[in-house]
Amino acid sequence: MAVTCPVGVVGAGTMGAGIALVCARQGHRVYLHDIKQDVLDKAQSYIASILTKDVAKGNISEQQKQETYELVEPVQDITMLGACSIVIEAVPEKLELKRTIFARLTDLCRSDVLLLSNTSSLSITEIAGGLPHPERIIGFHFFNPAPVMPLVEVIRGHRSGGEATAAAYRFAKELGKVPVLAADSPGFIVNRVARPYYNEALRILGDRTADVEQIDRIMKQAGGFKMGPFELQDLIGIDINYATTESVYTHFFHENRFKPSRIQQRMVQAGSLGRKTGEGFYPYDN
Ligand SMILES: NC(=O)c1ccc[n+]([C@@H]2O[C@H](COP(=O)([O-])OP(=O)(O)OC[C@H]3O[C@@H](n4cnc5c(N)ncnc54)[C@H](O)[C@@H]3O)[C@@H](O)[C@H]2O)c1
Repeated sequence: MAVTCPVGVVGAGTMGAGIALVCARQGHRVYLHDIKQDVLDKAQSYIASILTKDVAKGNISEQQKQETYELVEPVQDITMLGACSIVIEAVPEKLELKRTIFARLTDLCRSDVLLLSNTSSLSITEIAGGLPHPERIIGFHFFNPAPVMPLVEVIRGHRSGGEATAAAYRFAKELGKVPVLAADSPGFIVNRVARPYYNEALRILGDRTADVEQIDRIMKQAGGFKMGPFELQDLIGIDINYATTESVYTHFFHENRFKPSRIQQRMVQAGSLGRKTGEGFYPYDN
């Protein structure tokens, strides 16, 4: 297997682990960084489990599985990412946290390294604002689960460069994804379209018009959706989904149609975040 340019991934949670696997499958050496060792361990188990399924399906050999697995190196030390040609950030949806990470990356990495953010809704312009070389900071939004979902939104911020945007677009294609260019607008394309799917379902629940299981079942059986709005929130992470809605609401100057739900807010406060915590709208055996 040809090992191509090293890719750094910051944040090894739901998205970071999947993104690392997507890059390793294309032969990239990946430095997967998180501040928590248990998250890195979980990410490695997740990657191993997906590769084991690939072998069982006859898609790859046992040797290819081992080679791909070994391409992902979990690192707690962020300075290891200084050797990368491309870095993808996938830390929680908090503007100040992302700005801190990008400031650190601009210190660590050469000025020609592409710095990509997997943000669902935050402004790329705001993430890059005031940082050196903002031309190489681009939005690069995968969908969950990253190893399965083909779409990547490539978002050009106000100061993102044309060449860097084109390079990010090409990189998405090299990863076997279907990139789409989107302007730097709240929620970009998909998350803006998807907001009412969650928000309206939460309003129906709040009004006691139907319960969680009924709404999910109707949307799947009669609506043709693969997953109901509550199953999807549990998959995405209720904190992440809530943060995305809050961000879209704020950036659209509090338009009522995007107003976040108190039900979601309470669940986030209680730590019931969906699959990743073993409990959300449904219980899970983790
Ligand atoms: N969950 C989804 O369905 C989904 C889909 C597309 C995009 N996104 C976006 O991807 C990003 C990550 O979401 P997620 O669901 O993977 O979140 P997550 O909570 O599952 O994982 C985030 C990880 O970042 C780590 N982290 C926190 N601070 C850090 C720091 N300073 N340095 C390094 N690592 C740090 C955490 O330990 C955690 O493991 C968010 O911007 C989110 O909006 C999420």
